[in-house]
Amino acid sequence: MEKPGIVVTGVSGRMGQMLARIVLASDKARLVGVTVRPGNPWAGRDLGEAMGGPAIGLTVTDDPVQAIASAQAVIDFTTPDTSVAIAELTAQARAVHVIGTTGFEPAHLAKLKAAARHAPIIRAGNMSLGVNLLVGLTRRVAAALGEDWDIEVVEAHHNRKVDAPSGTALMLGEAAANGRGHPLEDLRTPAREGITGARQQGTIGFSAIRGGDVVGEHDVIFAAAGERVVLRHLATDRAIFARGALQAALWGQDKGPGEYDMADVLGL
Ligand SMILES: NC(=O)C1=CN([C@@H]2O[C@H](COP(=O)(O)OP(=O)(O)OC[C@H]3O[C@@H](n4cnc5c(N)ncnc54)[C@H](OP(=O)(O)O)[C@@H]3O)[C@@H](O)[C@H]2O)C=CC1
Ligand SMILES: O=C(O)C1=N[C@H](C(=O)O)C[C@H](O)C1
Repeated sequence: MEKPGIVVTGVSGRMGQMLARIVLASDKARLVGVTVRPGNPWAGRDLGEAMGGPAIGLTVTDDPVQAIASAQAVIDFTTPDTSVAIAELTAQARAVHVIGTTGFEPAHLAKLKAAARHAPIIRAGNMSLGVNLLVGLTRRVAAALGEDWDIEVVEAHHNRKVDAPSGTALMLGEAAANGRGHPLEDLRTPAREGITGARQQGTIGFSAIRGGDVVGEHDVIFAAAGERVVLRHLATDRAIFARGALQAALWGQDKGPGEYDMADVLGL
């Protein structure tokens, strides 16, 4: 069977470049297209040269329609608006859409749900094995500990990150809330500033640190009188996200339309 052809969107970005390298190095997939935002200086250039190496014979395009038409999967770590637009194209092409983008609003998510009626969408705020294992652990610990254990999610990222809390923090918060038998919206407390009053028991708080080149760090803190349990994931290399995304693209090849996540891909 021919190796699936993969398109990477937003290839000039931090994750776009990492994804291109991981797909090019894979013996299970072919990199058949790479896109950038219209107006990006990489458009029309050879990908290898744009990334600072020798030419590889693949031209960067700002035309996602043409790139996606012949692809079996699209790996997309861009922006919420871009991912929604790409989902309409993958739905038409019946291609697997792997979405790592974070920062979606409910209106975006409704559009992704509609697109998933036509082709598989695999979306996760974090595609690493470690974080997806931590999600399960968080659910179990939250279920085991009573409401006298306060739950706080603390995350740190590089100074270019545009959304907060991170997608990963929201996955972990959702898992903690689910462990306590609630959706996250029921328990999430707004960001604190000023005279907030004392902490309301049973709520889940989020704190975000932004600085330097931190790839991604997440703590789920369970704090009670006299003791704390801290579950931690430290990412030091973006390759962990790119490898997970490629695994998802390959896993999705024989799946029908619908919405999936990394727990489905990893069998967790
Ligand atoms: N799920 C996961 O495991 C992970 C998720 N992420 C998420 O992935 C996203 C990207 O992160 P990161 O790579 O650090 O961000 P970057 O800003 O480095 O990359 C985003 C890229 O998307 C491009 N882009 C914007 N609009 C379009 C468009 N219309 N068509 C094509 N490309 C477009 C940008 O181009 P330009 O610069 O020209 O605007 C940029 O190159 C974020 O939401 C982040 O949170 C990150 C790591 C892991
Ligand atoms: O923007 C990033 O860099 C990252 N984003 C994801 C998130 O929002 O959780 C995943 C990872 O932490 C890196």
